[in-house]
Amino acid sequence: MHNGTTITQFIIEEQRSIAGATGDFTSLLNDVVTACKVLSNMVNHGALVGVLGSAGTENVQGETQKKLDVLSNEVFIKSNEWAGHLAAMASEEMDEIYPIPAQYPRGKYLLTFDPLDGSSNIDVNVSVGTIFSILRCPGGNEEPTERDFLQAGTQQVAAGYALYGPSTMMVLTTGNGVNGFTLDQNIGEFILTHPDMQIPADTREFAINASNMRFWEPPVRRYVQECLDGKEGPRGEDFNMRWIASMVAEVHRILTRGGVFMYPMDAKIQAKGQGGKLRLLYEANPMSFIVEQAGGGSITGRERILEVQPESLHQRVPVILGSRNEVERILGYHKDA
Ligand SMILES: O=P(O)(O)OC[C@H]1O[C@](O)(COP(=O)(O)O)[C@@H](O)[C@@H]1O
Ligand SMILES: [Mg+2]
Ligand SMILES: [Mg+2]
Repeated sequence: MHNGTTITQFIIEEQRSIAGATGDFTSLLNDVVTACKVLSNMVNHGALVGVLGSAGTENVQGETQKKLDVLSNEVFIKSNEWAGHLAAMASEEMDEIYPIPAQYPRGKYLLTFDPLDGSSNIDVNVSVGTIFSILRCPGGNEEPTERDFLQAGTQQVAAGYALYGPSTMMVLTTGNGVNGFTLDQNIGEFILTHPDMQIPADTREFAINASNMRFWEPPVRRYVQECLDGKEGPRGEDFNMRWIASMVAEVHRILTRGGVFMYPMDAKIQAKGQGGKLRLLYEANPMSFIVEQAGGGSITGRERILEVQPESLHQRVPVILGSRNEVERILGYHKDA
């Protein structure tokens, strides 16, 4: 598929190869793409359209919501509830699932999303994004329930993210490799610019919030210390460090040049009775599907994230993902420990 292909053409082409494809999936993805274009425009205009700052409300995670967390959630709901492809949606910003209202037809898919990822960076004009995942609704025509969403990541039909950075990009997988598209603001279309993205198996770059170091478990402390020891240490090579505090931007860097991203379990998170920092359905599962499709690895420290059986809508998990050989090394350190 040559560059210059629009994301719509790309999706349709892919669907043509699937026997029995009805076009529902293509049309659903196009509604998600439209929502991300609206958000790109909103984020780009920032203070000019009054979308910076706090909304003064709290979400189910106990976090203070930014105005853009709330607005982006509304944009996603409005763009996807009407077309008849979905049975229900679930969002990081909504306590309960959102069954498609009775005035609209219902469909066979479920959509989960983190409408605005990297919220702490909105007001300081650093890259943020949107993360989404598509599942089949197991309940058929029955009233959708929270239980319908509790599917392991291996069940995802598609996953993607939009990155609102110096340019707006969308990265997508339908289980057939990973492709990146750049928004051409002049024609308002995402164009294929990064076909078949592959994560290098090796890397000398790691990303972790080092301010949590004293709370880390021994395997993560060992791994990071060895990276910091560089040439003088057991790894015999120097490592570089990055931390953007927007998971979308970290994963995009890793898809582009390799690296390992860690938001591991730590004593501070444990003390709050949480299973991790990042959300399984809205962040960990879609990003793990993309990373694995690009040849990388994604674990909790102890197991493959895509095989974790979800128990609740807003469940959190430890996330360690990126260049395969480093992820396997970190898994080994956990086994040793
Ligand atoms: O503030 P910290 O500890 O650096 O955490 C940053 C992490 O939190 C997140 O911002 C959480 O996502 P949200 O912004 O969607 O809540 C991730 O994008 C990022 O990787
Ligand atoms: Mg997020
Ligand atoms: Mg968010």
